[in-house]
Amino acid sequence: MQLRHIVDQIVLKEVRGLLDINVTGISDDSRHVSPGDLFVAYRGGHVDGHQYVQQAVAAGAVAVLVEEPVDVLCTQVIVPSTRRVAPIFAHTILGRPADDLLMVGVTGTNGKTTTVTLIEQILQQAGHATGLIGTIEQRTSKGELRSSSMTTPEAVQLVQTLKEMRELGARYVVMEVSSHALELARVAGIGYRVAVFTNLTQDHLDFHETMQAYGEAKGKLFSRLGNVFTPLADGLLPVAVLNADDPWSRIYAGNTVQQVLTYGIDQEADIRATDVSIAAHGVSFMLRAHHIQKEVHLHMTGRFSVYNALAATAGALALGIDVDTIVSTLEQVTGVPGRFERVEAGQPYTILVDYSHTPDSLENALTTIREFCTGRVFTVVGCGGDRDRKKRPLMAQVAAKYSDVTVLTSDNPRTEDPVCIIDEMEEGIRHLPGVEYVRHTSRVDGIRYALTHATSGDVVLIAGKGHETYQIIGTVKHDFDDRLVAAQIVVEHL
Ligand SMILES: CC(=O)N[C@H]1[C@@H](OP(=O)(O)OP(=O)(O)OC[C@H]2O[C@@H](n3ccc(=O)[nH]c3=O)[C@H](O)[C@@H]2O)O[C@H](CO)[C@@H](O)[C@@H]1O[C@H](C)C(=O)N[C@@H](C)C(=O)N[C@H](CCC(=O)O)C(=O)O
Ligand SMILES: Nc1ncnc2c1ncn2[C@@H]1O[C@H](COP(=O)(O)OP(=O)(O)OP(=O)(O)O)[C@@H](O)[C@H]1O
Ligand SMILES: N[C@H](CCC[C@H](N)C(=O)O)C(=O)O
Ligand SMILES: [Mg+2]
Repeated sequence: MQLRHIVDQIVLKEVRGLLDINVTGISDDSRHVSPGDLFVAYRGGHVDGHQYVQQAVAAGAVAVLVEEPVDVLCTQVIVPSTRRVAPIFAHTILGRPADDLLMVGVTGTNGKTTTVTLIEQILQQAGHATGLIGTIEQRTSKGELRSSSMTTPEAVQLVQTLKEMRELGARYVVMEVSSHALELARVAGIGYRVAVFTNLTQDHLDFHETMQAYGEAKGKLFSRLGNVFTPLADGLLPVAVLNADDPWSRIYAGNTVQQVLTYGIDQEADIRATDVSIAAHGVSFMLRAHHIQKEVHLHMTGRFSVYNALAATAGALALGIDVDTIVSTLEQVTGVPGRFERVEAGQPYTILVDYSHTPDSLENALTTIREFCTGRVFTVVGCGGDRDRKKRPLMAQVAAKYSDVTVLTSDNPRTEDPVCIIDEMEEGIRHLPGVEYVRHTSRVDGIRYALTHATSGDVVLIAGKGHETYQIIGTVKHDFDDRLVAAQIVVEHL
């Protein structure tokens, strides 16, 4: 691809060097540059990519995309924001894979991973080849490509993954779109056919600072729906799928010019669930839409699972999938790894490992448990380091409100002092009367405390890390899997 051809599409500050050169690839990390690449320098939170231009050129980069002149012997394309234009370069250099795929994006604080999985399963059941990009992994109908390090990859990696998926024959790609991705232009240039909103509650205020800014970041998926570099070839109109029970949906509906399809339980909606009945192993409801009235029995439990099922139903209907295929798939899915996952190691009480790492998701998990638990509820919970500090006291409060015993412990402390994170959590419950809680900085010790105190009929919720198979302490990733740790402790104490 001739560099001049791409540069003609963007607003430039300056070009130094020749534009009539061929670039064959693109990289935003000097450690992964291949000969012929364009190297993109981002100003990061830790280091400035501009420091690595020499290293990138030494590795074979033939041009660099930068925000200021740098000292290298190759073409320099200088732009006001490398983040804003990198997606244009990535899509063009890599052959516009997104234009050949039917893209589905799911955003929201909670429920994205579950909803993308449900939509992917429905599409596969309908006979379509799929790709999935989310928190746990990236995969196609043919199998896993890799486990994920981010929910939504940076633009360069994202377009590379879409290219790979197109080569593997995927027709639809269903992906989680995080608020970071929308704010940092990771998904710019992708023409989503269906954009789904799950919900918006507190998280990531370290990055967005206010709920207003967080909500507006998510809203970009809807306000920009149908607004792409190249028009969608088949002329199909995009659809925004919105949760009628979440007040942000009204704002998003007002900010899109595309068709809107709503779902919900409490408010009037195009696709609605009534008669919700929650049990330990699943939830049933009546699915109602124009001409549709069907009883649905999910193997996943909780009112939140009904929302995810409705979001997936609306998304799949917008893609033209028939309701029988949708319902039969929803009824077959047994769950998503680390989401309300049971650990069965012969113990007389219930152990649930769940990825609730926000106040709202923790409340959903615990109110669901309260629906069926006949004994006591133990909650083992921590909060991630280098992440939103404001959610810490709130998560402790939610845990204490619904649990008989709360065990405050470490999640991924990252570069923070784990004791200080637990102090900040404890601040939320320290003064509350009648709260029974203990502190265990070691997560193994926290889990052991709960498991050795639980008896028949009790439920132990191990929250926050779900499918994760590691614990990040400092900058080191240690092997750690809540499911294996819990099973091992049970076996040791049986
Ligand atoms: C806040 C945020 O999104 N940070 C992302 C950002 O990190 P950063 O700004 O600190 O990057 P940096 O380390 O300073 O490096 C700057 C640049 O120099 C480059 N570099 C660096 C070193 C080197 O030797 N050579 C080199 O070229 C890097 O590739 C990068 O382009 O750019 C990095 C490289 O692309 C990302 O890996 C990193 O995501 C980190 C891993 C992260 O944890 N992000 C989280 C907060 C995130 O994005 N989460 C969302 C939402 C999760 C959810 O709720 O589901 C997600 O989508 O995952
Ligand atoms: N629709 C929902 N509303 C509220 N809570 C939910 C919902 N769906 C799932 N949860 C809770 O949130 C946790 C995370 O679910 P899931 O992984 O599907 O969300 P996510 O949006 O992908 O999260 P992340 O932002 O980490 O990628 C679950 O373990 C469950 O406790
Ligand atoms: N995608 C979320 C995951 C949080 C998971 C939790 N275990 C933590 O480490 O805080 C984030 O990066 O904030
Ligand atoms: Mg996710």
